[in-house]
Amino acid sequence: MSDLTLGDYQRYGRQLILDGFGLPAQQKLKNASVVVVGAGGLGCPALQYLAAAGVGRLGIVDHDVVEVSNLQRQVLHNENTANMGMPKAESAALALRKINSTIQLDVHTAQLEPSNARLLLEGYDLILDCTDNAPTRYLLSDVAVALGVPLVSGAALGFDGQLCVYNLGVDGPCYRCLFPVPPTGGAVRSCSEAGVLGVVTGTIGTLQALEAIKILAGLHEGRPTLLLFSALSMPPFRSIKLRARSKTCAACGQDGERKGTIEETDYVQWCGGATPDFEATGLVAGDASKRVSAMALRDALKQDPTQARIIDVRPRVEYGICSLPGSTNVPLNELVSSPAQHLTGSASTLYVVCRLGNDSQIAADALRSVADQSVRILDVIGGLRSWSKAVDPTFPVY
Ligand SMILES: Nc1ncnc2c1ncn2[C@@H]1O[C@H](COP(=O)(O)OP(=O)(O)OP(=O)(O)O)[C@@H](O)[C@H]1O
Repeated sequence: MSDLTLGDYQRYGRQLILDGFGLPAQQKLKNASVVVVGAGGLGCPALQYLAAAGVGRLGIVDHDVVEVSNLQRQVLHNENTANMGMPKAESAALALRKINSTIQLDVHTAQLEPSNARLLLEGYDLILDCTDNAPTRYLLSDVAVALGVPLVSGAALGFDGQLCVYNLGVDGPCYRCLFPVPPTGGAVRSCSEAGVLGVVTGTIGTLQALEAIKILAGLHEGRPTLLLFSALSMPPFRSIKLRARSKTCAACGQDGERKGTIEETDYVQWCGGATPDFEATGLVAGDASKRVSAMALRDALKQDPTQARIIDVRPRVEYGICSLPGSTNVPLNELVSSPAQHLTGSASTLYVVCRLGNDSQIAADALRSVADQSVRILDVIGGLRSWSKAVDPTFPVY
């Protein structure tokens, strides 16, 4: 017996008449619950379609607030919520209520951590991983295994994306079956470092919603597959058939050896620690003799610009967006492959900058390894982001 209202028939009519979907699938969606972790580039389109399709209960988990730089791809947020610095979970809920006021929304402005993960995620039929970092991916996978629910996982960076449903059915692999150990530090870049096209996150997030709807409506074929998307290729999709659950997987394998409970696991440390986020405080992290604040660079340039040479190690495309006057662009990979070649000039101090202050440390170390005592090599803490905050507010932030 259907509990669809007259309004539901009208609202969902275009999918109700689909052969193979019909009333039974709509009824399943209405009774279903999905929790979406991350209301960013992937989460926004996913939530939008899940709400529009009539999934009865949607949980939204995100600890972050909306910023203007999110609007290029995080399509549920808007200029008002960005200017207010509204929590993303609330901003997303605000938009979703306008799309579909008949569904239940659970808003959680919280960071998913080992201590709260079970509490936040249990009771839902399915989890969507719309986050952007390895510790949360492993945590989500472990919790999905523990709760016995499918995990629809998406990822997007640059022009590329990935989609996979983990823990599906009785023997679907989990994230750890595919990636038993996390990638090492330098191999992982975020959207804020590497950039991303909004349509790419839109495509993957939409596909996450599609997979979720198929699973909930009983239309999923159940074959574990990793889908790879490359926006600059035609056709842009490739798929890889995955093996069933690994027997030796530490999380889901029958012979696997789990070390400690989820609550006891330090996922951040296991994934190589958090990326330092140096701000424009002038505080020196690490070896003070090797690093300077943006303000110190400004003072040095004022004092004697002939004694300060600036090497900017950002990619050429970023250098083309904005740069410090008098700086030279040597992208990090070029500099690291032949550092001696870039130790030219008569300045006594060489300042190395990048966007956020991470790549410049690698570049400065490479230069020091081949330099003699006549030149001091310093990297600028917080990079050009700090320059913009602490020295020149008219310098573009991107
Ligand atoms: N452990 C977590 N708990 C809750 N939300 C998380 C967690 N990890 C990541 N997220 C959220 O996942 C979303 C990822 O989306 P996305 O990368 O598009 O956004 P962003 O972090 O704002 O982007 P940018 O890198 O440009 O600042 C973010 O909103 C982030 O706050």
